[in-house]
Amino acid sequence: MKLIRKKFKDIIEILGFDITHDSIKDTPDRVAKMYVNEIFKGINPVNKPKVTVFKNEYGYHTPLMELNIPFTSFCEHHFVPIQGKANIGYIPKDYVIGLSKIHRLVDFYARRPQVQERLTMQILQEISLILDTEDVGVVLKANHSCISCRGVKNMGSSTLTSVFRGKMDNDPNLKAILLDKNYQ
Ligand SMILES: Nc1nc2c(ncn2[C@@H]2O[C@H](COP(=O)(O)OP(=O)(O)OP(=O)(O)O)[C@@H](O)[C@H]2O)c(=O)[nH]1
Ligand SMILES: [Zn+2]
Repeated sequence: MKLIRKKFKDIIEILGFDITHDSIKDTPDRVAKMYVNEIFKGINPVNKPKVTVFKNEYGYHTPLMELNIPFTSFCEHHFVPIQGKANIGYIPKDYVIGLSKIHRLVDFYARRPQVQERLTMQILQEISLILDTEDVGVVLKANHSCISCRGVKNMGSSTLTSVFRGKMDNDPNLKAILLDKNYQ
């Protein structure tokens, strides 16, 4: 945090701002705290959520879909936000996962400089590992600020990524559920 504070102070000064100004003097500190404790907190493995799983005593072996999970990530090319929603589905074997933990895992992998393809795969791999099942699907639909706020400056487009494994890949109806919800 100390190093980021120092470097960000340099950037502010290079841009020609008065670092002693009342409104800006604490900005290097604010940015350092924001990077480490908030928007890039997923870089630190210590912040990985503790995931609770339960024995599947119910014999539930059909899909569970967690839909419209909001996330904010950051484009690793431009360090500006990627904001979107995730739809995640899996077919339980011996264990089920606490629902909120799916949200926490999405947040953990989002809170670092990312590309959407990697974020999609990291979520898939983590859910698969934790639940010991290959029957997982992950769909992300997001808006990239590097497309809307700069560069081509095209507002309103979105980026859809999806990966389906095992039974989630074999059943077009299951895939359609995860994909369709993202178009709402
Ligand atoms: N595949 C992929 N590309 C991304 C993602 N986020 C941003 N990009 C793209 O990364 C590319 C970086 O391209 P560069 O040519 O190096 O950067 P740039 O000159 O700022 O590009 P422009 O955005 O076209 O102005 C751009 O085309 C971005 O749209 C992502 O999640 N996945
Ligand atoms: Zn970008």
